[in-house]
Amino acid sequence: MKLGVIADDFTGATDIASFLVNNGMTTVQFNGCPTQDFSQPVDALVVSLKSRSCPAEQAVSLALAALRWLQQQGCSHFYFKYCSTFDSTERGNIGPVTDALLGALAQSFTVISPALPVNGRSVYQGYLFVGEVLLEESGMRNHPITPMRDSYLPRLISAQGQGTAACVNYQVIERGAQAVKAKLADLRQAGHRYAVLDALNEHHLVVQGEAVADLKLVTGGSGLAIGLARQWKKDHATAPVQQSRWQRSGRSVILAGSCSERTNQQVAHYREHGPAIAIEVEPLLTGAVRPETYAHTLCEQVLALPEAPAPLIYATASPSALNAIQQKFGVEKSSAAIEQLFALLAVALYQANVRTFIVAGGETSSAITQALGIDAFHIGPAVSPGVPWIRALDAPLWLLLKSGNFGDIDFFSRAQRQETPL
Ligand SMILES: Nc1ncnc2c1ncn2[C@@H]1O[C@H](COP(=O)(O)OP(=O)(O)OP(=O)(O)O)[C@@H](O)[C@H]1O
Ligand SMILES: O=C(O)[C@@H](O)C(=O)CO
Repeated sequence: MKLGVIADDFTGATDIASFLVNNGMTTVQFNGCPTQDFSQPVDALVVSLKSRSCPAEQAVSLALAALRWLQQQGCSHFYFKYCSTFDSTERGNIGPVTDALLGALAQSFTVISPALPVNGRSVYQGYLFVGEVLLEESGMRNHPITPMRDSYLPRLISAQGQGTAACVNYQVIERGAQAVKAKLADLRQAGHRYAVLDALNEHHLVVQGEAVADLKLVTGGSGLAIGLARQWKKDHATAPVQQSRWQRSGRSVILAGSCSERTNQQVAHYREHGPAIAIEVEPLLTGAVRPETYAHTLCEQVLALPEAPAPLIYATASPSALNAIQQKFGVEKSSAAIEQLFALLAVALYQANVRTFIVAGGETSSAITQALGIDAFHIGPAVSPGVPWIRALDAPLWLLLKSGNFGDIDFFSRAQRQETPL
C-alpha cells in the first residue's frame, strides 16, 4: 500500500512530506512529475507541482499526469495538498483539480480539510481562521495573486467545483471517527460532493485521519496528513526507516541568501559562534568580479577553514542595505546575480567534498537544488516545524532548506548538532 500526494507548490510539498515522516510514514519527494519509475520501498510518494496560480486547465492536466504516474508506481490512495489558507479565487484551481482527480479515480465524494492548528489555521463551522481572525480579515485578503475575500469553505469550494458542499462541524468530530463516518455517509447520500471538515486542534485531525482513511482521494493542507499517517501506521505494515540514510558525512556549509528579519537574526547569532564570510555584493553587481571567479575564491576560503563549526557564507543584508543595493542595481538583476553566485558556489563546494548544505531562503534554495541536480529526495527528521532534512535519492548529499522566516535564532548551530534520529 502506498499513498500518493499531489502538492500544488514546492514548500507545501515539503511541509506535508515532513508531517507524513514525523507521523511514521517513510516518504520521498519529487520536483515535478518524474518520467521514470521509482521502485524503492517507501510508504508515500509526494509530487510537487507549480500549479497553485497557473490557469485551471493547466493545473488540471499537471495533476492528472501526476496521478497517472503515482498510480503506475502502485499508489492506491491519493491526497491533493493545497495551502492551509486555501489559496485560490472563485475561479481558482482547487475545485477543478479536485473534480478532475475524483473523475479519474471514478469517485464522487471527498473531504476538504485545510486546517493546520499548530500554525494557527483552524476551521470552525466551515469557516477558515488564520490565528484569531477569519481568513478574509487576515493578510490573505490582500494577497497579490490569490486574494481571499471569503472564509466560508463550503461556499468557496461549491463556487469552484461541480458539486455542493456541507460541513462536518467540530461537535461531530468531537464524537469520534465513527460519528464522522456516519455524517460523511449522510452527506454523500444527500448528494453532496465535498465535506468540509472542522478542526480546532490536533486531536480533531487524528479523528479525521481515522474517519477518511478508506477514501480513495482526500484533499487538504498538511494537517490532515498527521491523522492519516497515524491511521496508516495502524492499518498497514510501513516500510522500515533506514537510519543510516541520515548519518551525514563530508563537510558542511551554511549558505544564507535570505534577507528576512529572522534570517538576519540567525546570521547575527551565528557570527558570534562560528566562522562567517560575507559576500561582497557590489563588485559582483558592477561586473568588477566574474561570478565564476568569485565562487572559486569563496570556495577556497571555506576550504581553508576548519570543518567544524560549519562556515557560513551569507549575502543576508539589513532592510536598509538591501534597499540600497536594489535601488542601485534593480531587484531582479541583484537577485539573479546573487542566486547565480550561490548556485556556482554550491557546485564548487560539492566538488570539494561538501555534502551538507544548510540553506536560508526559498529562491536561494531553489537555485542551489537545481544547480546540484536534485530533483528527488528522501524526507528526514525536522529541525524546526516545516524544515526537514532532505537527502538526495541515490547520493550521500544532505540539505536543510529553510524558508526565510522559519527557524529559531540558533537554527544554524542547532541544525549542525542534531543527530537526526528518526
Ligand atoms: N545583499 C543582497 N542584496 C540584494 N539582493 C539580495 C541580497 N542578499 C540576497 N539577495 C536576494 O534576495 C532574494 C531572497 O529571496 P529568498 O527566497 O532566497 O529568501 P526569502 O524571500 O527570505 O525566503 P522565502 O521565499 O523562503 O520567504 C534572493 O533572490 C537573493 O539572491
Ligand atoms: O499549507 C501551507 O500553509 C503550506 O504548506 C504551503 O502551502 C506553503 O506554500
